Amino acid sequence: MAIQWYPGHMAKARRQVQEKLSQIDVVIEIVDARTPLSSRNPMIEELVEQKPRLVLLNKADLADTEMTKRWLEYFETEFSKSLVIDAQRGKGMNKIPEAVRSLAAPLLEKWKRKGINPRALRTLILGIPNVGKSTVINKLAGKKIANIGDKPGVTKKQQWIKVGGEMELLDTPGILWPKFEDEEVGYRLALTGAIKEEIFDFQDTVVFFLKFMKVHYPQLLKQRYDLEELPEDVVDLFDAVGKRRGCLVAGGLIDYDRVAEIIFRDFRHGKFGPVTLETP
Ligand SMILES: Nc1nc2c(ncn2[C@@H]2O[C@H](COP(=O)(O)OP(=O)(O)OP(=O)(O)O)[C@@H](O)[C@H]2O)c(=O)[nH]1
Repeated sequence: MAIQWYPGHMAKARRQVQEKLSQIDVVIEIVDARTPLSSRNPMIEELVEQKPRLVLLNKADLADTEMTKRWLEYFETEFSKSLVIDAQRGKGMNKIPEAVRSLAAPLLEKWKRKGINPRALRTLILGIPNVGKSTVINKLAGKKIANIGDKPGVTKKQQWIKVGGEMELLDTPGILWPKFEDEEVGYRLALTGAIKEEIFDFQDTVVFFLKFMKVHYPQLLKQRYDLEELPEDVVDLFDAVGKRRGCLVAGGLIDYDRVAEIIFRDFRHGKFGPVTLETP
């Protein structure tokens, strides 16, 4: 089953962002370090256009450190300035104001030339649901301002927030795809919590995950389910995990729905250890 989603608030969110962009000096785009490309909104290039942009690779604590280094290089060369952060623990976040200032250097220079008194730099946080926008805002503000939820779509209203004397932040709702053109993007977003559980198929998502893990992190998979070998076939792998976890139904058959759910939750709860779901 393909994962598809056509959220009604899409056009509205896009319009709201467009309206606000005219007041923005620097855009802060948050992506999920475990899946940095899939967690970008394809519309972002078109929306943000020529604005200076800082990309934050968030949830670095859950991602593979080596891969995060490679992704950082990728973003720095391909797009714009990039930082690795763990917003939940506030790691790497003290570098944000300075990065924003350096991105706004041409603007600050222009103000100086024209004799304009510098004002706080206005920034906008953009990102798909659940990448940690509210967490970043609260950490930068030093108090609770934005709602944090483990479910997508918690950020509802837009508001300005002062960060020291030099920076202001606008909280906006995350923007999502009108549809997922690439099925694998959908699976990665399902695994990292960017899309609602009701709209995707656990089994398909977990099949994708297991195939990926077999190639990239076989050891973590073996460790988690105490398997000496990983079977070639993904169904056999489901069987092996199912037996380990006692997911049996009448007749000794494996309850695949339960197995899928267990594996899915294990990933969600970081039980495999740091994992990055795509390579640069
Ligand atoms: N492990 C980890 N969890 C994080 C980090 N940043 C945010 N989270 C968690 O990710 C979930 C989503 O965070 P939010 O800040 O609500 O994300 P959001 O982008 O504002 O989400 P929406 O309101 O749905 O658009 C919450 O459970 C956070 O605690 C991080 O760096 N590491």
